[in-house]
Amino acid sequence: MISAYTGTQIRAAEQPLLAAGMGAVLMQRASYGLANAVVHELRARGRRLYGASVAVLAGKGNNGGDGLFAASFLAARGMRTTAVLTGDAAHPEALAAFERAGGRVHVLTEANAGELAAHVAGADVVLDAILGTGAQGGLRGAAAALVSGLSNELPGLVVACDIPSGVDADTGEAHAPVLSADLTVTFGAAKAGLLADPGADHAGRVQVVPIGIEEHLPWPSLRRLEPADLGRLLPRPGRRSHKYSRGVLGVVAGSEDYPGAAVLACRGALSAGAGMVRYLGPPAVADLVRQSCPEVVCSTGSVADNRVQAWLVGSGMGPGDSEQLQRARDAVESGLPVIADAGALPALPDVLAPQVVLTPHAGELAALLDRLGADYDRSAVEANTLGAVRQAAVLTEATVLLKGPSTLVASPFQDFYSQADGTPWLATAGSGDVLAGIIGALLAQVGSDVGRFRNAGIDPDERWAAIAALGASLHGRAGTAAAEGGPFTAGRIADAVPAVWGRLAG
Ligand SMILES: NC(=O)C1=CN([C@@H]2O[C@H](COP(=O)(O)OP(=O)(O)OC[C@H]3O[C@@H](n4cnc5c(N)ncnc54)[C@H](OP(=O)(O)O)[C@@H]3O)[C@@H](O)[C@H]2O)[C@@H](O)CC1
Ligand SMILES: Nc1ncnc2c1ncn2[C@@H]1O[C@H](COP(=O)(O)OP(=O)(O)O)[C@@H](O)[C@H]1O
Ligand SMILES: [K+]
Repeated sequence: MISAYTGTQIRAAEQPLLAAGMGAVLMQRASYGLANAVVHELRARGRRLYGASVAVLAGKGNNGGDGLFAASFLAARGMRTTAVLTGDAAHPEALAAFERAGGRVHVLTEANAGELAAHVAGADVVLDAILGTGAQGGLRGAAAALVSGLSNELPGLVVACDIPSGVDADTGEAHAPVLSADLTVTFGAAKAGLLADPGADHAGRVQVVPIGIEEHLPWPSLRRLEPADLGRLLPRPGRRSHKYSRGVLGVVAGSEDYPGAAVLACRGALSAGAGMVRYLGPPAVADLVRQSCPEVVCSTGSVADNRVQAWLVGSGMGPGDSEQLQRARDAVESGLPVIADAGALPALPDVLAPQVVLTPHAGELAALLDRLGADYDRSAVEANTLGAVRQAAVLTEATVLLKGPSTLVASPFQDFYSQADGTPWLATAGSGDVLAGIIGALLAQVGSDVGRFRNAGIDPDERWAAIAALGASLHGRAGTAAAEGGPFTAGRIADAVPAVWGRLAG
């Protein structure tokens, strides 16, 4: 499990060590780790170290100090180093070390920003050490002009020191201009803002350098399930299992306008281990489901007549589908775990419960928040995904999963997960229906298995968020497997799930 923290949490964890006079030691560990990460990355790219040029953009605080010390280590490996000081001062010891190591220093002004941008753009390595966890807002003045003058497609390797300058370490909000990094080397532990969009868009690959604060870290503000966690959480049938004990999912999805959503949701559920899938919906849609997935048991009955362990509601349903929407409300009222997608989102009561998992994309989340009186539109959700998903979970008291390049999950108790295991090829019609089916199948199988979560270090009350994150990860990994570097259609995601599951659980 990757644990991520707010900037404030990290700074609090540093305090006992700073109080013990270890500030300089922490900075040495951080900057040495940063320099080593640059060396490894250059080698991995087949690039020569000796004679390569490094430009460090150094702010006036400790983040700039890390960058200058790191550049001094790189100078000792034979790299040519230049510093652009973006503030009215620089970390004194780090600047002295940088100069001792032979580095050239430029002081940035409004007048020379363009010229220095051209110089920086030609460097083999650009270290962004302008702002770290002490930042208030984004880059200002000449530093903003310098970064605006740099293309986001620099030929050299761009490495962010701790966090890309201008990205909020707590939320992932990005205050333009931000220099997008290929690699972010972050100190002590991952910052939440590196794992939530748009921060994650700018961070590139994230590498954590331990600096000795680990034992002082509190409960993480956000987590990411990794393969070992997924393997532990995925269920395996026992010798005496039967289809009912493995978990039955009821699916209320699709409409005469969107019958395919029902098929894709069922395919997702079947691929993700449900013992049985029962479909409820209009006869024409049920016929299509029967033809496409003969394993599914279809009926036109009511929610109350069908014994299941969890419900999936809403994929491919519209505001006019009154009978289906009534079934969706009945499923929520049953108190069973429910995944509520797409057309169900506007039709459910405002206040729900943790075992109800809502799966909006950014537009649907904006509409949901708007209905609940919070002032969001789609672009506001995209600018602060973590804040938006947090607020939706608070207002609805449900578990909320926001789909996107990084999928975020918030529990109403303020536990957060971020999964980014997919590929942009997943942005294909019907992909969300398959995700709903996968999460539904997982809810049916492990929703009542409290011990499984406790053993994996997850508070059982927070298991709904973990199940949603597990489903998002399976879906992302299946998409990545299906892509093979090229496009695929949504059904192929479902086809890829069993092998991905097998590798994780094996
Ligand atoms: N603590 C430790 O022991 C360790 C810390 N470590 C490192 O320290 C980093 C945190 O360092 P930090 O606290 O000095 O803050 P930092 O992010 O460099 O920036 C604040 C400075 O910038 C200024 N400033 C603020 N906002 C601004 C803006 N929008 N635009 C322009 N300027 C702005 C502000 O000045 P002010 O505006 O207040 O005059 C202040 O001087 C952390 O990310 C990690 O890299 C590691 O070495 C491990 C050990
Ligand atoms: N750029 C991307 N990178 C990775 N995953 C993505 C990207 N865009 C979308 N996805 C994933 O694809 C799925 C799309 O779901 P959704 O928007 O509901 O699609 P649809 O309504 O067409 O089924 C989500 O799981 C989302 O996380
Ligand atoms: K930085």
